[in-house]
Amino acid sequence: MRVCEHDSLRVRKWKSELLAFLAETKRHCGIGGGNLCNSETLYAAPAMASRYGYYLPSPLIFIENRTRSVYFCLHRRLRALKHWMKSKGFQWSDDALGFVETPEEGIAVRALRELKEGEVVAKMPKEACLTTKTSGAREIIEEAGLDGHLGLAFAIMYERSLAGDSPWAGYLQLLPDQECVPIVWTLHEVNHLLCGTELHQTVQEDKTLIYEDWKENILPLLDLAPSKLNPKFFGIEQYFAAKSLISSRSFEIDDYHGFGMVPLADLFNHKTGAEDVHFTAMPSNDESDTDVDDCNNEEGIVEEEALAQNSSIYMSELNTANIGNRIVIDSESSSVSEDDTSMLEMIMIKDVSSGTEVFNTYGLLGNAALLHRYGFTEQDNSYDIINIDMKLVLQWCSSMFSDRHSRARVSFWRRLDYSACGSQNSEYFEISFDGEPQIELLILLHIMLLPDDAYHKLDLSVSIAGNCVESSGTTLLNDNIFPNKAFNTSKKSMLPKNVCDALLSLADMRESLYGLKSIEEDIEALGRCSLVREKKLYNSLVLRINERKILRKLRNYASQSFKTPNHSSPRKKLKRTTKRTS
Ligand SMILES: C[S@@+](CC[C@H](N)C(=O)[O-])C[C@H]1O[C@@H](n2cnc3c(N)ncnc32)[C@H](O)[C@@H]1O
Repeated sequence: MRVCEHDSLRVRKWKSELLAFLAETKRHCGIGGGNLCNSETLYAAPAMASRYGYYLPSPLIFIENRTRSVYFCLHRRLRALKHWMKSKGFQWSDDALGFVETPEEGIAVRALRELKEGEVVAKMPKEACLTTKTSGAREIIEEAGLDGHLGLAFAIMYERSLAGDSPWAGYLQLLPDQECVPIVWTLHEVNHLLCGTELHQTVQEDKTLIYEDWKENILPLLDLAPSKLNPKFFGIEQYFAAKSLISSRSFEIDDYHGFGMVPLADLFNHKTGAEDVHFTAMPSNDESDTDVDDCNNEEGIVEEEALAQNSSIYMSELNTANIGNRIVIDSESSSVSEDDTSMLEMIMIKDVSSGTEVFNTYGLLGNAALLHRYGFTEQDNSYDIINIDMKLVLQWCSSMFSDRHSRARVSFWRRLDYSACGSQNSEYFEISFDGEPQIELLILLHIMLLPDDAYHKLDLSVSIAGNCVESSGTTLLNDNIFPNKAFNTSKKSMLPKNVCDALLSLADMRESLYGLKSIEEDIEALGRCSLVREKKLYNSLVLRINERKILRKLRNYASQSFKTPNHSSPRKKLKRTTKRTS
């Protein structure tokens, strides 16, 4: 029977029967039962009906069978994981933690009884974690000198290539092929969905660098060890997939193991600033007394920095990176037996009632960082920021002043020891979640807008002060640029009108990077979008909208901060809030 108009009504009816069925399954099978088939069955069944132009005689029988098979398939896979973990010496209590599938977050960990602060809810043997030291590929990795994440990506591909023969088979069978982070999106998706956002350039660069890494380091190994390595498992797609798993689920284990995949610990989902559980470790006996966190941190930073080329997103991730998927060595609250350095632990940091999800934290991260590393966003994320590139500021300058004027004022600003964030090649200014611009940007705009005579006077005073810029230059600057006593650096309030106008222009220029669609259109699109079926679109819209809301706040800030300078009021000295370190 072909699908006709009349049939589409049946598809709708089918869908509503499905929804009722799912609700019913949910009641019977608990949290996982109803939800797990949402994405697969609910949308697949009517689509299949339309595509193939027929209906199964009894949709409900079909759905029921399918739901059962999906449910039991996951159930079987979870059971296999638990069996594997028990055999490898993982410890957790079956009456304390349950694992369920949710359409939005994938697998989640729930409390099956009340959990108390300080309780160790899981222990993971370091030797059972998948690292460059434990993998069967260790020799190849060491001979080839594959460090850090590169080596771990190779280890994951290698163990995957062994399928059932891998000692991690029971773990790998439950891992997704890849995490839906932007590095695995197509270039078209990156350009289309991330255009204008803080992630756009970063992800473009990531993709190029990851490809180069693979070509330089992995590809040659396939020729060197053809008998040991099946190229099917070491291709560029497999490398991107492994990198996505590392970015979303690897942990820093210790100085000896470095980063690795930690089964069980990686089942906990994230909640910003409201986690219930912490991941902890003691340094292994093989290690020196060096601080584990610091050592590994350094290695991670080197690699991540290379990857992100000083991207602001990465810098903010790194700044908060001592929590999240990292080690918290907390000797007071930890009940790891003093000499048991071979185990990692998950410790409750607050009470959790029975039936609720148990969350870890991956750090205090804004949406750009969350999407970048983990492939999801949060609706109201107070760690969001937006950046205004120095290039954009210079573009605004050249629309207002001659090149000579702009160059002289920027170099004067630098001479006063001010700088933006990032490196010389990719400098940017942060706008906070509340829409407040970084003080260095305000000062640069002030200097840029100074009338020539005031500027020359100031330039002369600073030159006379010579090497004493640090002590007297700032005072001179304060006296000349901020004659308004109401200006308060901590509140950054009461700016001259021309600076406010400059901020408004910069907000418009930054906004134009998002393309022709307005924020209202984005909000409407988000309302129509399904997180489960259109994950990439959904998360990129949340990112765009929240960034644009910050620009809106910047505009409000600029409109409300305006005050006509009153040169007769007593002068207030500006105190520097940041200092260049290099
Ligand atoms: C360490 S794993 C957590 C376990 C994972 N849910 C699973 O199915 O195995 C990290 C991944 O879980 C998902 N995730 C974690 N927290 C989330 C959240 N708050 N919202 C949506 N997805 C989340 C993301 O896909 C992320 O990349």
